[in-house]
Formats: sequence, C-alpha cells, structure tokens
Amino acid sequence: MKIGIMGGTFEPIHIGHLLLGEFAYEDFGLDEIWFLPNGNPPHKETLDTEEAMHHRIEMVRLAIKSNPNFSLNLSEADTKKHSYTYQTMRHFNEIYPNDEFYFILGADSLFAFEEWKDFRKIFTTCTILAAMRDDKDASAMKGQIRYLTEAYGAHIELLRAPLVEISSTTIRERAAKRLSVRYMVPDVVADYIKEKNLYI
Ligand SMILES: Nc1ncnc2c1ncn2[C@@H]1O[C@H](COP(=O)(O)OP(=O)(O)OP(=O)(O)O)[C@@H](O)[C@H]1O
Ligand SMILES: O=C(O)c1ccc[n+]([C@@H]2O[C@H](COP(=O)([O-])O)[C@@H](O)[C@H]2O)c1
Repeated sequence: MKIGIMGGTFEPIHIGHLLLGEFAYEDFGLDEIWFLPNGNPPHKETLDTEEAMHHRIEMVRLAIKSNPNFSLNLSEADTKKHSYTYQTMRHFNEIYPNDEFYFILGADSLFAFEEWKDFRKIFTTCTILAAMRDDKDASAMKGQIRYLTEAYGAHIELLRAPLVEISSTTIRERAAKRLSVRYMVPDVVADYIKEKNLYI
C-alpha cells in the first residue's frame, strides 16, 4: 500500500491541511492518508497540556470523519516528550515493511527541513510531497527540491494543491477576537471551537 502521512500540530486543523491530504491522495495514487498530530512538536511553542492535545485530536477526528481514505494516527500524541519525524517514519517502516510512505508537508516545512532532527535519515524512509504555500512559488519550490535532492539524495515531489492562505495562527487570532472562522475549517471544527471556547 501507498500511505500518505500528513503530520502537523493542527492547532487547529484547517482546510489547508485537508486539501493537502486530498490532492496527495489523488495525484499520487495513494491508498490512505494518516493524519498524525504531534503532541509536543519540535521547534514550536504549543500548549503542551493533555487538555490542549485532547482538543487538537478531537478536531482532527471530526474534520476527517466524512472521508473514508483519511484516518487518525496517534503515534506522536505524547505531550510529555518531543516526537521526531525520523523516529516515527523509521518505526512505520519497521512495522509496515511492505508499505511505501509519503510524507506530506507545506513550503515552510520544506525550507526549514535541514533544521529537523537527523533529517537525512528521513529521506531513507519516505518520499516527500511538498506543497506551495504563501510566498513560495513553483520556481522557489523546484529550486529547494533540486537542492535537497542533489545534496542528500532525497526523493521529493512537488504537490500541486490549491493555494490557500490559511494558517492555524490566523484561526487562533480570529477566534480570540470572536471573529468567524467558518469556511477556514470544516463546520464541525468551527462548532467545536465555539462550543469549547478555544483560543479565547
Ligand atoms: N495553508 C497551507 N498551505 C500549504 N501547507 C500548509 C498550509 N497550512 C499548513 N500547511 C502545512 O501543513 C503542515 C502542518 O501545519 P501546522 O499544523 O503547523 O499548521 P500551520 O497553519 O502552519 O500552523 P501555525 O500557524 O500554528 O504555525 C506543515 O507542513 C505546513 O507547512
Ligand atoms: O523531526 C523534527 O525535527 C521535526 C521538526 C519540525 C517539524 N516536524 C514535523 O513536521 C510536521 C509539521 O510540523 P509543524 O510544526 O509545522 O506542525 C509535523 O509532523 C512535525 O512533527 C518534525
């Protein structure tokens, strides 16, 4: 099987993440997309509480519920320690030796990739599908893909998903001001944020 891994902090999950999953699934003929929320992401200040993680997981669960090709994977859900991609991907390779993995990410992640822990080891475990985002256009993306490929023998493909200028940060900021986040996230997620008074 060909499995796409959509890793993220998902605070909260938004349509940018879902579009990446959907287009990766179709364009690369994947069999499943696993959404992998990170309980304590490296390089990010998050509310590392069990409660905050519970909400992030619930919102992912709600957002992907209607799509039979999407599932939730809790391998990185521990809030007490950092989960590193190279370790998780190695683990997936070990327990699913017959499957092929595709790690999905956006431009900001691709340009920061060399800061990731033991990033070279990731290239041996999966193909990377990298989507454009914000100011990074196709030529900047292709340049970075070429650089990482030549420098490290990485397997990276450009993922062409619709460009949406939405970030979890914007959603948290809008929710904090009690502004609408409808259509930036699925309705079920917008309802959840409102009901639980998140980000206020
Ligand atoms: N609008 C988007 N377009 C393309 N890629 C995206 C988009 N939003 C997030 N991603 C990618 O999805 C992955 C997980 O993102 P993450 O959960 O950190 O969301 P975020 O919107 O970047 O969050 P924050 O604003 O809190 O930094 C990253 O690889 C990121 O590049
Ligand atoms: O392994 C690392 O060092 C590492 C550093 C930064 C990000 N990541 C992973 O990249 C994905 C997107 O991260 P983020 O912080 O943009 O939500 C998520 O799966 C993280 O676990 C991984």
